[in-house]
Amino acid sequence: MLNLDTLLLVQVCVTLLTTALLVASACYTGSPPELRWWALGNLLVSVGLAMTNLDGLPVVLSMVVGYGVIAFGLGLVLRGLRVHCSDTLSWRGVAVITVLALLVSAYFSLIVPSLRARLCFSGFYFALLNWLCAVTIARHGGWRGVIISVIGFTVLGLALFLRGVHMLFHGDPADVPSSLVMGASMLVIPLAQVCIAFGLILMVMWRYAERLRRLSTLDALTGALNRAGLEIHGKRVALRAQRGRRSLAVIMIDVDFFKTINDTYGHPVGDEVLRHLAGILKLELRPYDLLARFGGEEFVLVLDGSDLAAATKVAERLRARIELELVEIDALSVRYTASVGVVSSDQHGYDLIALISAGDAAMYEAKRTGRNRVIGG
Ligand SMILES: Nc1nc2c(ncn2[C@@H]2O[C@H](COP(=O)(O)OP(=O)(O)OP(=O)(O)O)[C@@H](O)[C@H]2O)c(=O)[nH]1
Repeated sequence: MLNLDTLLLVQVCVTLLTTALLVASACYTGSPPELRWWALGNLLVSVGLAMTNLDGLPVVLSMVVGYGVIAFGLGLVLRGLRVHCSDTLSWRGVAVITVLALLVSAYFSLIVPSLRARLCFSGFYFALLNWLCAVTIARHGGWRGVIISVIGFTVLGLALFLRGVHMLFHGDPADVPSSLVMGASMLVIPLAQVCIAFGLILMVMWRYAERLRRLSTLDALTGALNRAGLEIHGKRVALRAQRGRRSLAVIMIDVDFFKTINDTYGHPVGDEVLRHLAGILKLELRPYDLLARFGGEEFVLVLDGSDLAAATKVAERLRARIELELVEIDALSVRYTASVGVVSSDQHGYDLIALISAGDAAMYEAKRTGRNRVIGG
């Protein structure tokens, strides 16, 4: 039969294994700070667990420092969760969690020694910390990984709580370690720990994948969508407009004489002009419109629910604003203009590629007829 020492060894091994898993996943996800806190916290919990159960250690080390180390580890896990949820748990919070465990276990180990009181306290206190972890991520919302972690923390908290309750009502504390509740909780706890580690890793992996997906569709210089992003999101906007029987307009905007700006002031100033233009265009966007950088100095706006007349008004307003604004870089002030082509689905249909190519033709017509103007096509 498995005795409690064996189960404890299993629990320590599982904690070490999940720590290794957390460290390994940190290597593949750009080592986000929360994973580091979780791995370190997990490792400390296993060290603390081993300390509290090792024979031969002085009481102050096993029963006082051991509980303090577990509490500190759980504080770090909680800190990692708060960081993940864009919240913060200050070091003072972690210190309070640790010092409270140290003080209470010192009191019940050295001043008024009571095995039952110490075991009750550790059961309830560590249950509370695990439930705090569960609440922290449950409040954050979402379900990918979150649900698994929440279940893990809740079950772990419940096992510890039941252990505390059992200690409270058990007649003889000396029999406690061999009781059924104790044995069952020693089996449930490692399972919950594995569940938590998988949930946490899934949460980080999912966020990392999201970040990569976002980065692969965004232009690094201006923050507008790139060609890939335009293809993915543009099709969706076009379909939505078509289904809703709304007009869809495309505005193509190209900076005039951009090569001259680069040649005169240098590429960094050219880059700043592009960022400035993207900033102006973003201001014009409604939540359901799209802005993409189509080429070097060419941008495209996709406006859902705008016909040619409405989009031409927007385009004219943008052109005038671009002409008026100054780009200030150090002591330099640069003025630039843009040529704009506007088309709508009422004339060209809802195929985004056809709309863009018609918009491009209108924009080149604006270039050909003198630049700094809007041409509808
Ligand atoms: N600074 C900077 N320049 C870029 C970037 N991408 C493309 N370019 C430059 O943009 C310039 C575009 O030049 P052209 O296609 O001749 O266009 P233009 O000078 O604006 O002339 P028109 O369009 O006819 O008014 C080229 O010199 C490219 O090297 C970029 O990301 N940053």
